[in-house]
Amino acid sequence: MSCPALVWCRRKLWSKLIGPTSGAVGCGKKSLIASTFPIMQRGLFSTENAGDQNKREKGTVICVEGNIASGKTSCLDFFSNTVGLEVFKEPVDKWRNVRGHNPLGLMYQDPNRWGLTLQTYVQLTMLDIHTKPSISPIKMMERSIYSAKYIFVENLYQSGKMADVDYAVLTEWFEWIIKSVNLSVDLIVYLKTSPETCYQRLKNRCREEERVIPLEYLYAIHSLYEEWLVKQTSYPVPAPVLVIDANKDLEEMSRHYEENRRSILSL
Ligand SMILES: Nc1ncnc2c1ncn2[C@@H]1O[C@H](COP(=O)(O)OP(=O)(O)O)[C@@H](O)[C@H]1O
Ligand SMILES: O=c1ccn([C@H]2C[C@H](O)[C@@H](COP(=O)(O)O)O2)c(=O)[nH]1
Repeated sequence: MSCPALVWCRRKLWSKLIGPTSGAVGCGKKSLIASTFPIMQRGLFSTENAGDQNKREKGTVICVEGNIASGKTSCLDFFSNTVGLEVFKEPVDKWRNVRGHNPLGLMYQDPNRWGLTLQTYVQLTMLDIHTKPSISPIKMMERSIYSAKYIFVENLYQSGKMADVDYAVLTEWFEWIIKSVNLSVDLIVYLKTSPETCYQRLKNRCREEERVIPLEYLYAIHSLYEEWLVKQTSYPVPAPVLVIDANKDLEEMSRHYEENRRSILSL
């Protein structure tokens, strides 16, 4: 349900972000403005589809996906001061400290024992972010409940580090959540990097828990991402995918984000 105040607020933000609502926007795609506001009065026989309805009610949801240390947080930082856009970073701090416990660290030390613990908590915190109301027309999230399951849970399971019963319980939770809650996404921005690039960036970032990550782990995550988002042969893809070559240095990435702002923001 959209409350009138919220709709007014969105209109205001939109006009600040991209000018008057009658202007042409859209980059060849259906205009977000057109799909966000004028259809408010549509009746019973509306031709509005589920995607349009979602945008109208929840705004546009963009998930930035990619391997560990591929540059997702840096991408969110770049867009964070865009008017009309709110960023939601991955809650890694929570995964490192839940009531004094560090499930992320425990998982890297002993994935067989703690994989379920970490991924249960990741699933909960991602669900929280997906369902958090945003007053901005665009919500930009770092990863999603989908990659938590299709990449990280699958990797644990396929590499023999998660017991069948743990995998079954997580899968039951995941399937119940996605059929019961509206977690729709409008665009996935996939930052495609080589595992070697990520390995180098991960070493430079120096997150304590991740010291034990070998290059092979990044290869496994990379290939799951490629199968899911590029080849699209493994699991359902919840939204159109925009692939960005993210191997370039920070300066080049910023230039690319600036030049492709409209397509990245699904405008
Ligand atoms: N394009 C880039 N070139 C070089 N270093 C980068 C680039 N993007 C990010 N970094 C650095 O790599 C590390 C990981 O980046 P980050 O944005 O935290 O990745 P992620 O959120 O995907 O884990 C950080 O130290 C960051 O400053
Ligand atoms: O479902 C998940 C999501 C993330 N992780 C791990 C991978 C990294 O060590 C951290 C944070 O990821 P970044 O790519 O640096 O943002 O969390 C996981 O194990 N399971």
